[in-house]
Amino acid sequence: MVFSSVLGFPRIGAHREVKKAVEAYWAGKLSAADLQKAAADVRKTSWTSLKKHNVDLIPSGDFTLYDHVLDHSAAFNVIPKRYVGLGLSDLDVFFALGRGRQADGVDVPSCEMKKWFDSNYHYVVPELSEETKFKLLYNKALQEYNEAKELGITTRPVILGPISYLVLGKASKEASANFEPISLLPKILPVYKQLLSELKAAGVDSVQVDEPILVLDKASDLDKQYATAYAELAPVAPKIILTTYFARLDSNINFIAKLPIAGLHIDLTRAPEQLDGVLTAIKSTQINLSLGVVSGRNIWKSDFTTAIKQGQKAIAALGHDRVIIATSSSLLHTPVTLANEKQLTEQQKDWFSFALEKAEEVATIAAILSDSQDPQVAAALEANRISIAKRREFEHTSDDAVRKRVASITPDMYHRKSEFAIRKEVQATKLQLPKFPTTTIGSFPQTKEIRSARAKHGKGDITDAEYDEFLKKEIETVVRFQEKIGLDLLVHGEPERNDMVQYFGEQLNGFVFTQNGWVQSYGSRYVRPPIVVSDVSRPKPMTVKWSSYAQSITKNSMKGMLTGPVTLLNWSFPREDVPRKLQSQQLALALRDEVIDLEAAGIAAIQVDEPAIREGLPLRRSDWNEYLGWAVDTFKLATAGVEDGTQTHSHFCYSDFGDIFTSIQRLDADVISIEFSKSDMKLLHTFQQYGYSNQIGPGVYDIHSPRVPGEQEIIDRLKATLTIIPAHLVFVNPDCGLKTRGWKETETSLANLVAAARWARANV
Ligand code: MET
Ligand SMILES: [Zn+2]
Repeated sequence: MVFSSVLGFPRIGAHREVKKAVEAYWAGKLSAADLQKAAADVRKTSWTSLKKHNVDLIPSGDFTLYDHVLDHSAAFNVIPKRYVGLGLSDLDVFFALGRGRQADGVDVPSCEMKKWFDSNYHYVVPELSEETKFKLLYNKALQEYNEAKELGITTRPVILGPISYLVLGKASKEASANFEPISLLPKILPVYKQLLSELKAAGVDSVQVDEPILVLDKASDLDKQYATAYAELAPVAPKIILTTYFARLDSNINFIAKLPIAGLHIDLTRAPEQLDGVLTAIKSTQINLSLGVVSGRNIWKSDFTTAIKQGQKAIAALGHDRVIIATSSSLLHTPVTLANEKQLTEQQKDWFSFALEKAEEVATIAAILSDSQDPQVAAALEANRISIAKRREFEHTSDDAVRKRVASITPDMYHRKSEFAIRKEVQATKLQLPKFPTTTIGSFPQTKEIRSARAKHGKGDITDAEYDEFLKKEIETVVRFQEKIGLDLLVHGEPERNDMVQYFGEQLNGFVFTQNGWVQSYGSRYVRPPIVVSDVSRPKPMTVKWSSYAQSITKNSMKGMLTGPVTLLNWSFPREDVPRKLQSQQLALALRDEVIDLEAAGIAAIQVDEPAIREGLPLRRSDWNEYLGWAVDTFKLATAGVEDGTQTHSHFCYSDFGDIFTSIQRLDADVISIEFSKSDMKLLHTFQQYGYSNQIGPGVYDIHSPRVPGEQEIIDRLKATLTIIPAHLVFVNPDCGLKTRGWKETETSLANLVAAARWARANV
């Protein structure tokens, strides 16, 4: 019998219940007990619906109120000193780690967040040092396992494995210079042993231990650590199912196959080619194989034929009882259910599968492979065949004009007319910015009023003209505010944008939108990624009206604001029938027209945000060049069409720049702004070492928290920056847009930022 399994489920609730509860708790409007109750309700709904869909192995312990890596840190006592002794409850310490806290005399910034592999999910980075004293403060996996059990549902607990946990962490400030987090393995293993043996004692049959770093190149040096760790854990643990996802194991399978594990999970949607090698490697072992055949990362209905073929191949090698059919990864990267989509056409609905539908898919595929005689299963197989055939037919229709335009891109379209040094002079005359120009990243607070006006406009409660008037007023407020506090290069504030990707997707041909397709990005921030379904083009200008209005009411230079092609693609659900490169080129051509239109409308600075460029990097280094090649090229294609006097900006946040320095230089933006407030000076040293030559604004404070940075704090940051980056290249700006912030903190923070820049002008 082939079992079905889901590796993890969205933890936000079908109607964003968790966001609502968490934010109400933060606002003091919901008690801790009621927050936990809301969370338990969401878990209950997830478990019961997975069970209803006949999933055999249902996950527990994967739920979180903020981030699952943070859950491990909090439970393992990995709590940096600055959060200890503040008189906060455990729950408030947990949230303080995730989002900082500034209230009642407590003032702590949040911990660093990083992208979870190549996804748009962010995890809170564990801070580790020789001083770290691991201790199991509570056993979350066990608690949730018991909670499900009381509901009559047997689950498989999910935990993040010890080696991935350590490798995803970073050395804290207290750590000595050559400290490596992995050196803590002997110290963390007792905690894992305790956790796992408690699960075993509670009657847990198998436990899902996620070791996603096994798909990274660096895991190949960790074979000994894996051998030691799992040899210690296996004897005291329930059956261990070691889970890997997002890429291929390559040669790491050689040491994995020798581990004392009961099962191994591999991702066959991202790396179908690894199946043969893995089968050969584990054939003569006892290891069961969990096949990730249903994508946890995209929303297209699975093609059962492919999945069945893969399943049959595995069964032929291992036998029915050693094969599990699973989602490729946790489904946290997909929306909860298609059932709440009322605006998609029937044709569109038939193309997609969200988390719940995917759960049904794994159950059906497993049933087919178990030779089920159930007529419903046969009907589901036939229905899938028909749906897939229809989608293939649709995919064959292409927009010839768009395809032709891509085919006729010429090399000169990738290059600015002159080199940076020349452009810098022309722009200095044109923009007249002072030394240490101050600017922001684009968005200003998305207030309740803005959101409610947008909602009203969406429902037709206010007319287009009324909404336009409202937005103009907002823009005016933001412009006047910036003038008042003395910012130099202004922005219009992006009040018209629901989201930096959705806004563009809605105006481009080729995208489809959901009503409830929310996916967690970090903490209580969820996004609703658009879906690319066909060739992309721009029917008409998208932002020119707003930017030129903003420019018309001020003497300062206005910076136009666009989302770059790579980010539009990486933060959407892409097509799977054509390469990402082609989709990115189509987006770039659409944006190129927009950039040129903005320039023609008198906008002298244009920022094309690419915060997601790093996260699209393939996980295996051997695949990097191909991606970086087209990613950089398409950014240039979007931006290089302007005259020398137009200053192009780009913005990156959450980037591990280490990997992409040369590519950042190759983008040849006149100015880049980077997330830097939470990383250390090493980052800037590296920019310098790589000889970064264009202008740069290292974010001087962290906007992801409501905390207000003091003027002196910003001056210190600037001073440190100036020991590394030449003064004439430095811009002063926050580290990202202000849309998630309130006006109060924005006002004080930006005033401090301007004061710091003035200090620098006078003293440097
Ligand atoms: C995640 S990057 C955000 C950039 C965008 N221009 C903003 O200010 O919101
Ligand atoms: Zn940003």
